[in-house]
This record gives sequence, C-alpha cells and structure tokens, in this order.
Amino acid sequence: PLVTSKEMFKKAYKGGYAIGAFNVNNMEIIQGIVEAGKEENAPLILQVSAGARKYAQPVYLKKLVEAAVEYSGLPIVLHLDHGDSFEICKACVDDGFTSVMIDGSKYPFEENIALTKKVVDYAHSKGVVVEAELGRLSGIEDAVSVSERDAAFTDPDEAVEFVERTGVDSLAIAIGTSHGAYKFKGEPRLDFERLEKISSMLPNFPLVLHGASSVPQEFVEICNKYGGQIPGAKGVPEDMLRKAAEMGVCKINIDTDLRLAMTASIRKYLAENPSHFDPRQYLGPGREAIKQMVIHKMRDVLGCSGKA
Ligand SMILES: O=C(COP(=O)(O)O)N(O)CCCCO
Ligand code: NA
Ligand SMILES: [Zn+2]
Repeated sequence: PLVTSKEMFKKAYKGGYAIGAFNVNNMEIIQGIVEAGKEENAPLILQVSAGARKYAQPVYLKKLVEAAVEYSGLPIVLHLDHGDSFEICKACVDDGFTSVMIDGSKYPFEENIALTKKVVDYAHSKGVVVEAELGRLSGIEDAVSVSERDAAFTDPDEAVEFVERTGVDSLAIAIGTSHGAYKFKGEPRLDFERLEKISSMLPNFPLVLHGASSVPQEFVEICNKYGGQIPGAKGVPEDMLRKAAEMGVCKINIDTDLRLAMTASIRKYLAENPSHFDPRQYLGPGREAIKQMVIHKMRDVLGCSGKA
C-alpha cells in the first residue's frame, strides 16, 4: 500500500538498517526499482523532485507510483524530494504524497525553522510526514579550511532545537556528502563524530543522508568506454553507508547510481547493436541494470531486504 515513512523508519532505527530513497522520473526507472523491491521483499521510498514533476508531469508519476503499489503490494512511500516552498509541499500533500521534504537549508536558522514548521503544521493535519534539512551539502570539498567545513555541516545543538521547534519527522544532515557524481576531490570522508553526536542527542529520531550514491567505478568505466566522459567521478564508499545506517540514519537517498547504471547499460547496448532502434531494446537493459543495482543496495548496503 501507499504509506508514510513513520513505521518503516521506526523499524529501521531499531534494526540498525536504512530504507533506500530512489529518485524516479519515468516508467522504466520505477519498474526497475519496484522489481528489486519485490525480489528482496523490501519497503520502498520513491521520491520525486521538482525537476521530475516538470519532466514527466505530476499526474504521470502519481499514476505510475499507484501502479507500482497495485503491481507489487509493497509498502511504498511517495515522497517529494527537495521541496523548495510551502506551496509545492502543499500541492504534493493535496495530490496524495505520503511524505514531503521542505529544504530550507539555504536560509538562516530561524527562517528555516519558520518555513519547516509551516509545512509540518499543514502536512500533519493531512496525515503526511515531513523531512527537513539543516546544514549545507554544497561541494564543501573546495572549502579547504576546517572552519568553512564546520560552518556548512549540521550543528548538533541546532539540530536538537530545530527538531523540537518544528515537530519535523526526519532530518537530512550535512556530514560530508554532496549531490552528484563528483563528491570528493581527495579521499572520501564523512564526519562520523558529528553523526554520533547528533544521533545521541536525538535518540530514536530518524536521520537522512542525501548525496549518498557510491558511484561504482564499474559503471563509470563502461560509460567512458562507450562514448561517455565522466572522469574522476567518485562517491561514498558502501561501508560508510552501512556504518551510518547503524548510527540513526534511516533514509539513504540514491539518484546518481541509478543514472549511471541505466546510462552505462544503454551506451553499451547501442554501441554493440548499431542496427537496433526500438527503444525497448535499450530501455529494457537499462531497466534491468537499475533492478540489479537496487537489489545490491538493499542486500549489501541498506540492509532493508526482507523488511517489507
Ligand atoms: O540526495 C539525492 C541524491 O544524491 P546522489 O546524487 O548522491 O544520488 N537527492 O536528493 C536526489 C536529487 C539530487 C540529484 O542527484
Ligand atoms: Na528527501
Ligand atoms: Zn538530496
């Protein structure tokens, strides 16, 4: 059924595992993820960004997710990723989403609180849960100084005050991850001391990791072998994600790894079958690559297999 993340986060927190939150914007991506969830009997968070709503039109995504629920029978959350205004969050709540993110992390502390509280009050009145963000994921790798990194990462004391004053259901924190395929210039590093502090000060409270793709070199190499150009792409090592999942992180966002899996397999297919031009011939393998990638994530990284 279509569910909120309340129950699945409670179980994930206690069980020391995380739920995968996968970005979706077309049929094959949704199908690949849902097939993986079926095979692994895992709960799913299908998340839609503002860009995905523009690309596909909201009604298509809503119906595709409803189809996924009907087809799989799995507990599925329909989540708005990085909502940037009260209006888009309200629209999604009114449109049947079971979870919304309001990302006020670019605003000063007090403004982030005010905006988040406004969304929480509305969403909770409709039985919808809310994710917020405190701290900035910006590519702080460039920020060489410790003080700059410190300024960007989530402050544990602020996190406690933020949760208390907004009533938010989960919090995306900044501890060194960033969106996209180029997450680290040097050695990958997450601030686990900070994560430890935040989770000890917010016991039983679900934390969220954005920018958590691992950017498997296997797919980077296939992309680059068949006409792609993504040199130096680097992500979060999987063992760091497993560790975070045991430290209060209940939701791990994955978009880039889906893109790489699908793109690598489509580039390879087209290169090896120059005479083929039926979209099903390359979208099918793209979908299968996503399925296999998500099965691996559920089994070997998130630990949510068998938890539906
Ligand atoms: O946290 C993430 C995904 O992070 P990643 O880029 O590591 O897959 N998202 O919120 C998805 C939207 C950002 C574009 O990727
Ligand atoms: Na989100
Ligand atoms: Zn994100």
